[in-house]
Formats: sequence, C-alpha cells, structure tokens
Amino acid sequence: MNKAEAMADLWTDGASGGGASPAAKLGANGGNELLTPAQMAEADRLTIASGISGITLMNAAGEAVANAAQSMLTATDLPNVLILCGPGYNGGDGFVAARLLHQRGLEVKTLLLKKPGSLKGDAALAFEEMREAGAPTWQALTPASLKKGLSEADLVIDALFGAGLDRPLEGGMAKLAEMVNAGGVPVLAVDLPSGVNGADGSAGGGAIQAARSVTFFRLKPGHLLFPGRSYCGEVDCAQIGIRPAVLEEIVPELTLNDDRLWCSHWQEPVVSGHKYDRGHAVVFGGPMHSTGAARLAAEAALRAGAGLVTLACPPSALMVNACHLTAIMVHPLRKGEAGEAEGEEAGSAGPIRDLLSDKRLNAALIGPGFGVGPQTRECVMAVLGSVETAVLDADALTSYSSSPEALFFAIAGCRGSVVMTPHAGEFRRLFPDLFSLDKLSAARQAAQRSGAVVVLKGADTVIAAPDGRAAINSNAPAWLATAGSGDVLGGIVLGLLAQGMPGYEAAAMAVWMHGEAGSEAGPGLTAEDLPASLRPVIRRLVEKAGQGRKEIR
Ligand SMILES: NC(=O)C1=CN([C@@H]2O[C@H](COP(=O)(O)OP(=O)(O)OC[C@H]3O[C@@H](n4cnc5c(N)ncnc54)[C@H](OP(=O)(O)O)[C@@H]3O)[C@@H](O)[C@H]2O)[C@@H](O)CC1
Ligand SMILES: [K+]
Repeated sequence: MNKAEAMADLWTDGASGGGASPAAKLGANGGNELLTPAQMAEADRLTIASGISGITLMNAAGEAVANAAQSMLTATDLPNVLILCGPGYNGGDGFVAARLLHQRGLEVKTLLLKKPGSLKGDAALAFEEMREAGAPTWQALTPASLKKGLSEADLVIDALFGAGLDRPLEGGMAKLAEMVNAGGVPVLAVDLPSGVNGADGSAGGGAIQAARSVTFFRLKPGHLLFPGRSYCGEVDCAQIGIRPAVLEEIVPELTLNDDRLWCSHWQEPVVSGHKYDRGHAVVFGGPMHSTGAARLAAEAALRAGAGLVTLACPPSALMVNACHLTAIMVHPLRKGEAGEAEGEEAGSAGPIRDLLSDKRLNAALIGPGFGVGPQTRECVMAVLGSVETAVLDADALTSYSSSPEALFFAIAGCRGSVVMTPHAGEFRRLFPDLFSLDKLSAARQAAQRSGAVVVLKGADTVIAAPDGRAAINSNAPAWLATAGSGDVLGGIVLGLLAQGMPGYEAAAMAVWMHGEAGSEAGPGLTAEDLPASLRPVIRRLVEKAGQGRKEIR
C-alpha cells in the first residue's frame, strides 16, 4: 500500500474517531473519480467491448440493489417490496433485483411505466428472466396501482430513471414521484433518485426522496451537488465488474474531494526542518473597526502549518490586533495611511509592496474585512504584483465587481498560483453571466476565465482549476455555515500555499480540512473554534501518512 492508498482509507475505515466525516456515508470505494452519466455510458461501452456482456453488468447491478434492499429490511418477517420500473436500463436493474428478491423468498410486486413489449435490449432480457423465474407480479404503474402498492410495501425500489434522465419530471410523472414521497415508505434508489440529473444534481421537476441510493462503479456529480444530494440519502457505490482501466480512456477531470486528490502534494514537517522551510504567510487586515476576519485567517494559516504568519494592517488597527495575537506577528502598514483619512480603509499599496519585497513572505491573503473600493483595488494589484502566491477573498473580490477583467489581467501576471474563495454572492458580482449555470460549470468557467483556482463555497463547495480539473467537497457539516467561517477557510488555503503546495491541491485540501475541523468542533461551533480544531485533523493525517510510509518499507 502506498501513501496515497493508506490515506485513502483514513476516513472510511471507521478509525477516524470524533472527526468522522459525513463523506464517510458516501460509498466512494473504488476511486474518487466522479463520472457524468455520459462518461458512465462510455465506461459501460468500453467494458462491453472488452468482452463482458451488458446483461452481466445489469445482473451485477441488480444484485447489488437486491443486497442493499435486504439490508434495509432486516426487521420485517415477510417483507413486501414494491419495485417501480422505468422504460430503460434503470428499469432493467429493477427487474434483476425483483427476480433475486423473489427467489430469496420476499413478497415482490413490480409496477411498470411502459408496456413490457416496449422494453429493449438488456432490459427486455432482464424482464424475460424475471418472468421465467416464476415472476413476481407486475402491472402498469398508475396512480391507483401505486397507491395500493404503497399501502402494502415495507420498501420501495425506485428503478424508474437513472443515468438516462434527460429532462425534469413533469405532469403525471411528477405527480407519481410526489405520491411516493408522501407514502411514508423508505425508498432505495437505483443509481440515482428519479428526477435527479446525474451530471449536475439539478432536480427541476422534483425527485423521489430516497433513504439510500446504490450507484455503480463510481459516484456521479449528482450524488454530491445540491439539490440532488439531498434526495440521495446514504449512497453506496457497488463494483459491478467494470475495470478501472477504462478510466485511462475516459480521463475524468472531476473528483470527490478527499485525501487521494492532494495527499501526495502535502509534506508534514520533518525533524531537521526549520520554520522558514514551511513558508511565511502574510494576511492583510482592515481598519480598527474591522479586524476580526484577518485574525481568524491568520490563526488558521498558522494552524494549517505555515512556519510564520504576519498580520499587516493600518496603524490604527495595530493595537487591537496586537492585543489578541501572540504567535502571529503584527506589522503596521505605515506609509500613506490614506485609507484612514478616507473612512478608515486599509493601508495603501506602497507599504504592501515594501513588505512583500522581503521574498521570504511567499504567500499573501487579502480581502477579509479589508473594505471595498479603489484603495482595495490598488492593494490587490500590489499583492498580485509582488508575492509568489495569493488568496483573494471577500472585499478583494467585491472591489472588482465593475472591472473584473482588470483583476483577471493582474492574476495572469502573477508569478505563482492565485486562489479565489467567493461565496455565491461574491461569485455573482465577479461572474454575473455564469451565475445561471450549474455550480460545477460555473466554477470551471470562472477558473478558466480568471486564471485563478476558484473555490465556489457552499454546502457542496466546488474547487476548480484553470486547466479544467475540478473537485466537489462533501464533508462540511451544517454548523460550518457561521460568521467568520470563510475567513478561516481563506487562512487554511494561505497556510498550505505558504508551505509550497500547488494552488489547486492547497485549495482542495483546505476545503476538506475546514469541513473536518467543523465536524471536530461540532454543534454550537463558532469560527473561533475552527483553527484549534485543525489540530486533531492534522494529527490524523500525519499518523496515517506515517502508516503509509511504514508499509512501503
Ligand atoms: N449501460 C449499461 O450497460 C448499464 C446500465 N445500467 C443502468 O442503466 C441505467 C441507464 O439506463 P438508460 O440509459 O436506459 O436510461 P434510464 O435511466 O433507464 O432512462 C431512460 C429512459 O427514461 C426516459 N426518460 C428520461 N427522462 C425522463 C423524464 N424526465 N420523464 C419521463 N421519461 C424520461 C427516456 O424516455 P424518452 O426520452 O425516450 O421518452 C428513456 O426511455 C443506469 O442508470 C443504470 O441503472 C446498469 O445496469 C449497469 C449496466
Ligand atoms: K432511479
């Protein structure tokens, strides 16, 4: 087992203790690549071309569904399972599950959306095999048959639509989904809950609410992006005989955000090392009435492992910051002080350049609590023109609402990586034309346009690189949505950049660590709790990385 594999187990082997991530409920076994429905169809095609028949894959998929169904039914004596089968191969998986559950002695009823004669290919084969096996009963899916079926069922299997959903549910179909949701019977979804678009998680016409979903080979973006994620329940990923080698042809650029994505770029401190080996990060803070955001970021950067952290701020704010900070250095941005005369804005660009002329300061964060306006734009220009790597957040982004191209131009001239961490509102101000797109496409296009790594924050944060790579995060607990949380995230990115991680990996690791720290701090957390909550998260990473190394020897 190499270091990456060892660390991949970290959050799914039940050994992660109090910080167990909600992502552990996602069955990302097999690999962290995410496949769109089109890519999944290609994986099926390549597998079938290599000599494994489609019906073999469907039988394996249906068996995984049947097994999951049984595991949901342990408490009932003679369970009654209602299987809703659609017109395509998703329905085919339903027929296989129906046959197996019937053969295992369960009461099974299938309701078909279309006549059996209209079934094609492997779905028709699976229906025939189900009938030959002594067939569980089947009839047409209508409001009346559904109402009766729901009144008798202990479990519903939703095999209506999966990867082939190509439009929102509407009319009678949407009403049937509403009936299932109102029925009070737990639902197991095959591949995806019907109504959820696997590519982007949209569910414009509503969807069936599942308690659990079983997907195949790899997770799909729709399992992770909202609103789709909220319909999936717990997600299992079953391996059905598709070889991972097909991914070499498909080359997916999208992954689940977990340690497999970034652990090989992260280096824990070595005994012979020096603090300067881990970089010197600088946070540019705002005026006296607005200092907290920068302090949260600075504390997070230090906890994330930066060797040294300096908080640079206007002289008026120096005393406030100095009173709150110990290990973090404070530095007055003296020259100019124009901001103070003009409504207490932050220091001018000159002193920023002066400070950053010390090349040991290798990563800078500007934006949180900094103030919005032309002075901020000057300061952002000074940062991007002077420092190796930078994080832009909050006011640094909002200040460019009416001139985003100027920002993108400056990013293009920056020596190293630039990471932007907008929430939805900040994103909309910088990229108004992208806001109507799905979150994944929006983040990807923004990264391409701006030349920065874009962290589009939210419960399903997307991290996108200008080269097309993207990751979806899934471990953020609900209580992470609290004042100052984003400032901490910016600080973690900064701390990892200071240690020399590449921008995309630093951003992804930071988002993941932020989520873990949120789970570690738990209900009732405030942003102040998060930097300290990084300690057990980092300790587990170090321990697991060490295990990986031992096993390599
Ligand atoms: N390929 C393989 O080897 C394997 C595939 N596997 C399984 O196959 C599934 C994908 O199968 P699939 O491609 O047949 O699509 P599927 O999800 O059944 O739906 C297509 C049908 O839905 C219809 N339809 C679409 N949207 C609709 C709407 N809003 N409202 C109403 N109707 C709508 C559409 O109808 P039409 O557009 O023609 O009107 C079409 O007839 C995948 O999820 C997995 O479970 C596994 O067995 C492993 C091996
Ligand atoms: K389904």
